[in-house]
Amino acid sequence: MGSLPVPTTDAGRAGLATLLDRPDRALIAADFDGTLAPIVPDPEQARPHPDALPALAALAGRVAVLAIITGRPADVAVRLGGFADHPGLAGMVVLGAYGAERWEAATGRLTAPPPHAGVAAARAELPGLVAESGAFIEDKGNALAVHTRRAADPAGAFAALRGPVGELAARHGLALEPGRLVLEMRPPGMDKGAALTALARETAAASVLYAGDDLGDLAAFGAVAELRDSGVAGLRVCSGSAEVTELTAATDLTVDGPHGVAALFAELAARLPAAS
Ligand SMILES: O=P(O)(O)OC[C@H]1O[C@H](O[C@H]2O[C@H](CO)[C@@H](O)[C@H](O)[C@H]2O)[C@H](O)[C@@H](O)[C@@H]1O
Repeated sequence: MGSLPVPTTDAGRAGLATLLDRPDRALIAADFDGTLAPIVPDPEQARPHPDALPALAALAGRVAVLAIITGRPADVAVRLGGFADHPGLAGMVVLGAYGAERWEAATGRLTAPPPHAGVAAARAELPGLVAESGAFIEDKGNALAVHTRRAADPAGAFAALRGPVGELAARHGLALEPGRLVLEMRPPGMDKGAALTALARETAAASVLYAGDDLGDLAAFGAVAELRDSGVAGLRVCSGSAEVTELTAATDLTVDGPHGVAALFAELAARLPAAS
């Protein structure tokens, strides 16, 4: 067994203590890209860190609920993550599209809302808007993501496109979700915070750990803080990177990217008894 990192806040240390004391009432949730899977230039090539699935599987038998909450469509996260094929993850829940979609390993059942008409309208206009910017479009079905990571000047292209993409989103009743060199247009009305809170309530969690790396995870970190106010212990873990520096103040513990998240999960599992 290695060492378990110590959260920097009192509330985070209390959250960790409750998780270790009552794992049978613990909910552990993680974002996918940048948290379980290292960031890569092509979103289709993203895969969990080699240590991530073994660590998740070790936790799965030891805590009450294990969930992924991601901006990806749930079926895409399941495919890229290899979650359906892993025998140790039979109880996992994947909340996709920022919580609007749900997949459960136990049944293989996927639920998703009907398509938002604004996405089809934005889809028709978007190629003209991003032409010559070096950005590429990831069509997620019920959401559209404009990626600038592969542009000659990624940060410059992101800054130049932020206004026009935001205007297009607003015109079609969509929410703009900025992330790591990505501008996403998606149906409004759901975020990772609402998704995490609903799952915590549904499962009567006594503690919630959430790990994330990007601006879209701020809502989940906010939800953990609110849950703490209502008596549910919480630990907010930042999957740290040089690319996103805004999360430190909103979290209790920073680890070194997906490798650090997997190591943390493995250390937690090593301290918890296997469920009988
Ligand atoms: O909620 P998440 O699971 O973190 O998903 C958020 C977005 O992640 C993906 O984009 C990010 O990862 C890509 C692959 O590493 C990277 O190329 C890109 O620059 C990142 O922003 C995904 O492609 C998006 O659809 C998600 O919304």
